[in-house]
Amino acid sequence: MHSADTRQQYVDPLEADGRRAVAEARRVVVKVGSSSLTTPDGLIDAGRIRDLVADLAARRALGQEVILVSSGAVAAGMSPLGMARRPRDLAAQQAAASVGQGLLVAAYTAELAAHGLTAAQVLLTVEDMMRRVQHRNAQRTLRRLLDIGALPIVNENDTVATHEIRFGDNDRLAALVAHLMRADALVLLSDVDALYDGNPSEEGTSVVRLVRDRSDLDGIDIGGSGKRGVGTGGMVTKVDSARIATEAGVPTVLTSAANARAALAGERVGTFFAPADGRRPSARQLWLAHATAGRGSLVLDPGAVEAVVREKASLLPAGVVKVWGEFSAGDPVDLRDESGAVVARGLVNYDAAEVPDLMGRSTRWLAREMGPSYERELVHRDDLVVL
Ligand SMILES: Nc1ncnc2c1ncn2[C@@H]1O[C@H](COP(=O)(O)OP(=O)(O)O)[C@@H](O)[C@H]1O
Ligand SMILES: N[C@@H](CCC(=O)OP(=O)(O)O)C(=O)O
Repeated sequence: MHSADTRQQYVDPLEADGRRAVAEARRVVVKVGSSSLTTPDGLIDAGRIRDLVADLAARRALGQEVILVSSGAVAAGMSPLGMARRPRDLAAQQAAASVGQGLLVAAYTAELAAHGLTAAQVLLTVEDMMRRVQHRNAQRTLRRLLDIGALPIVNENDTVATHEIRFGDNDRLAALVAHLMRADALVLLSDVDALYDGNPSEEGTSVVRLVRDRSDLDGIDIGGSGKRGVGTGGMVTKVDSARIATEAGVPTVLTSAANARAALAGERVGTFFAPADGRRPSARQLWLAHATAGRGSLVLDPGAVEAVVREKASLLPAGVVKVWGEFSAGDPVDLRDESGAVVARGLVNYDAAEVPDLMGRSTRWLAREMGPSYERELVHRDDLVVL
């Protein structure tokens, strides 16, 4: 009896320390999904927003800085527009988002005001995470909002996002915001209380309490969005989000919105994802790996793959055998092996149109025949991330 009790109460020190870090965070990013914010008939769930805001206000009262990443614009716009289900085409989603975003922020503004807090809407795009200047701008604005005591409410800027270049879900955006703002913790709130080791609607699946690293996810059936069809990413993007955040050293908790208060207080609810040890990737590496899509591709010969992947070397023109896509110098491109698999992503130093003349040539030959400015790498190793 005694030993069973002891075993039940045993908490891995990694988790215990991590939970404490969440409770003591100076700055926390909280993400809430559409499925938690809307009623089954597609209206904003006022009670849920009231409860969530009360939970966030309680953290603010303890002196923590809070950034909320909230989905729900499309869902909130559906019913006023007479849409029975989430529209499939992008233009209709964008129309619903522009109707719903105002309603959503109005609801938060009113609830926060009741706690003496000011809401600040921040709409971001993938570009804001990808491009240096925008990245810095977003960071500066968010910092200033925190300094003046406002509570930023972030969402993807759905009305200007396009199919090729959008997150679609807010999970990964939340992780990038946590990294951008050097948050001490990320809390992902959904309609499910934890990550399960299989589809939670099926019998016999159980909660995964702790994810130490990627290997703890082996064999787990990580599925898409739940039954109501208002969420988009499902567990896949939440686990991605946790991976981005923990790679950046940010401890992450995944649980239901109903458990928000407990999760923020460091209680043992949901799934805890431990932050990775060691060298933190730079902001540039994280957004290259997770927030960018390649504008084109360079196909590498086996020697170049080896150099880039194993030796972390720069990519030289000599190792490139094929190029496709339309990109300009400075754009992100995918580096592929000859089977087509993406092995790395980097910022390219030449326009796509220039590459065919450079491929297969040594830098020495290029400098001699084409001028010294052609001696530079195709992709410099500082602008490159292995995937
Ligand atoms: N292994 C799993 N563990 C937990 N939930 C899972 C799993 N696989 C799929 N899901 C589904 O993911 C859903 C949450 O994702 P989603 O609907 O996109 O939520 P949100 O709107 O909060 O982002 C859950 O309702 C659940 O049905
Ligand atoms: N930006 C969109 C988010 C879409 C969405 O459903 O995201 P999520 O619920 O986080 O999977 C919105 O506000 O509707």
